[in-house]
Amino acid sequence: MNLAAVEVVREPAIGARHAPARVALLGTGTVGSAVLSRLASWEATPFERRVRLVHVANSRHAVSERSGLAPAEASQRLALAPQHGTLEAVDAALHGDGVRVVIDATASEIVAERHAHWLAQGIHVATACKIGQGTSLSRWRAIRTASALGGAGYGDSATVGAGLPLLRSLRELREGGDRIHAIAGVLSGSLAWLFNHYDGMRPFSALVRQARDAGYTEPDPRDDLSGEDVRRKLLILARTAGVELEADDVAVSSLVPQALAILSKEALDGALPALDAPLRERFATAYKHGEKLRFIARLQDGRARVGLESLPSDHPLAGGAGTDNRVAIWSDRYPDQPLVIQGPGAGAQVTAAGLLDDVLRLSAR
Ligand SMILES: NC(=O)C1=CN([C@@H]2O[C@H](COP(=O)(O)OP(=O)(O)OC[C@H]3O[C@@H](n4cnc5c(N)ncnc54)[C@H](OP(=O)(O)O)[C@@H]3O)[C@@H](O)[C@H]2O)C=CC1
Ligand SMILES: N[C@@H](CC=O)C(=O)O
Repeated sequence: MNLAAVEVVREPAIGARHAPARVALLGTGTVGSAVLSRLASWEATPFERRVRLVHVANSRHAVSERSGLAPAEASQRLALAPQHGTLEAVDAALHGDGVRVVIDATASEIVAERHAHWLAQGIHVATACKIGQGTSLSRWRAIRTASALGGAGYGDSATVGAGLPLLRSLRELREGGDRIHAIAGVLSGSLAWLFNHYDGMRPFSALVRQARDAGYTEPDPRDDLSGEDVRRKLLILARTAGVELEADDVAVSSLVPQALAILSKEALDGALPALDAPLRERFATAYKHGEKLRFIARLQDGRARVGLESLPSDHPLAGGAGTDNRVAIWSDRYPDQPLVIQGPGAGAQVTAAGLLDDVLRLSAR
């Protein structure tokens, strides 16, 4: 094979036929840092020419550079930046023509509230944050309306399954005329990891700390343990499947005792052992029956619920390992044997890859 000829053919396919998309990254925590690392790893590859990072911000600082920021240096530049970040600064950094993308790697309500504004200006949004599409139905609709108005796309692959082809598959099924009957599965990577590792011996609270330190949990792990993160994901899946539920339509069974729910985030760590006794008891009951604990989301006949279930060991939703999400979809096309999608559902690397896949897709529109 003539490798030189292959290079010549390949280059334009992923190279920059157009000006690079100008990108603003919000959030430099677990996921945002992995986005920067992945962008840095594109140096001297054709992908580099597809994206120009022009703005980076966290909740404390912001830095903008119209000619582009080197991803490998962005964190250092940010730490030294005197400028306090504002969302107006994002608009200013992206002002002008060409393809523009905001990457939301925060868990911020005020950033999510701004998604519709950017879309209406023709700025694409790629988000890991579920607050935009997974909370009130009015905000979900506002995002859709703004996207149509501004002709801008909304990249949400990282919001459910951390980049697994879940939302994409649902959309493709529906575009092909399929109707979704039901969805059931494990939607939380951190809860999957916790119940794949919990054996009733080590305190559950110690595993929660480990999952948090590995970057699997939300910034506040109670958002996972309470089922709120799974509620948001189920709402996004349901709405994508054509079932426009309100947040309250999902029955949520929380694992967080009241004593833990009322604490500040700062006081949480020391109080985590409050989780241990109730979970040890639930584990013991499941174990006695030869069953496994799994945190399951279900949607059927317009009814939705999320909570801990004790499943037979050979139940299809009891499988998987690590942070695996495992989602079964029943539809006209798959009425008996569901379509099952499984894979890692949390973690900085997969989430950053999902976000940047969306950025590339959006910028090629
Ligand atoms: N961790 C995972 O496996 C996955 C996470 N996600 C989602 O990714 C998002 C980020 O998660 P993660 O990285 O773990 O969270 P982190 O807490 O590690 O990082 C959040 C970042 O957002 C920044 N931030 C907060 N408010 C603002 C603001 N107004 N403007 C700019 N930046 C802001 C924070 O700033 P500062 O540094 O100053 O605090 C921080 O850098 C969440 O929405 C989460 O649900 C989705 C899929 C998987
Ligand atoms: N905290 C979330 C991260 C991905 O969305 C999870 O545990 O799944």
